[in-house]
Amino acid sequence: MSVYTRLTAEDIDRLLGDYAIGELEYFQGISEGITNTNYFVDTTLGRWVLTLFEALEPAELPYYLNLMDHLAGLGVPGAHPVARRDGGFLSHLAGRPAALVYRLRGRSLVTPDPAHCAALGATVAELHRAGESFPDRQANSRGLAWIAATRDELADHLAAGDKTLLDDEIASQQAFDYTPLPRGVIHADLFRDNVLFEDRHVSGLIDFYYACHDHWLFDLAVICNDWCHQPDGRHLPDHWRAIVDAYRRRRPFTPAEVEAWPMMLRAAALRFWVSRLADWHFPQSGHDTHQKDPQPFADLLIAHRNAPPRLLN
Ligand SMILES: Nc1ncnc2c1ncn2[C@@H]1O[C@H](COP(=O)(O)OP(=O)(O)O)[C@@H](O)[C@H]1O
Ligand SMILES: N[C@@H](CCOP(=O)(O)O)C(=O)O
Repeated sequence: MSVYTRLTAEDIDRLLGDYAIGELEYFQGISEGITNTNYFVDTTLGRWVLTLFEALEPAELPYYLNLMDHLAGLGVPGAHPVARRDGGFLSHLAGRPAALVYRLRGRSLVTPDPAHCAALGATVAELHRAGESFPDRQANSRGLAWIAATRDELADHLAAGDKTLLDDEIASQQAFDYTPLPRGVIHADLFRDNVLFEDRHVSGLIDFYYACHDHWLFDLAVICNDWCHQPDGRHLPDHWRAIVDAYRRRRPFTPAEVEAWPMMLRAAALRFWVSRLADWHFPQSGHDTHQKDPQPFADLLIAHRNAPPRLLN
């Protein structure tokens, strides 16, 4: 988990009364994840995942749950919310907003190969295309304004070199003109642990709770940083080529995207460096929580400022 909120069988029984998905057979906290509390829940009628939202407010949740429902309806493999008996997706449990989604088959991969990457590239293009008919628009909650505000909160905790790098990168990002780039629905957190595979097929994308309306290219930069770099920072060109070739067959890049690519890679590294720094210095309290090391993203940011991998070969 992170499991921040502990539940009893009675809590879950009470919740299940609002759904037509059978009786509780088994439940277990999930140790992966950072922000929310998640439980696997098996009932007499199927397998589900229960999320208790630890940071999002109830008013923020319909965007995500409706988006997940929209994408699933258009065939994008992903977490699909379960409707309550009253038709809504949002519940409340243990003082938290909560939702049940269908449990997807498959598992996430630590070391995907280029065939997995090709499957991912195709799925992300489908996600971006399917998002075009989603009517709601939501700004990126982890955009530059959030990064700049978080920088101020972190200032006293940072070494001088990190502070200089952070300030310089924020200024460079603020000065760059991203307006010519196409935008739409993005997932915004497509790390390896948010993509489940069965064999070499994507069985589902999960964790849509940073999804927003922003540059499509940002999703690809997040993916390139996580899927196509070794732990020591070395680029994996075959992995990247597989993702890009599958993606651009379904949505070709614009010249502005090709030009903006080095800055977008930096933007994606910056975003996760800062969020990991914030999780590190201001941890949420919980029973079984984990944090991710910020340093690899500082290193990656420096590498991209010196010699970013190309979008196209
Ligand atoms: N719909 C789902 N089907 C199967 N497993 C899921 C599903 N949603 C979440 N999980 C499991 O729960 C873990 C944590 O979920 P995640 O959404 O990443 O949590 P967090 O929001 O805290 O990051 C995932 O790594 C995965 O193992
Ligand atoms: N993928 C991010 C973590 C985002 O938080 P989560 O709660 O969605 O797991 C990272 O690796 O830093």
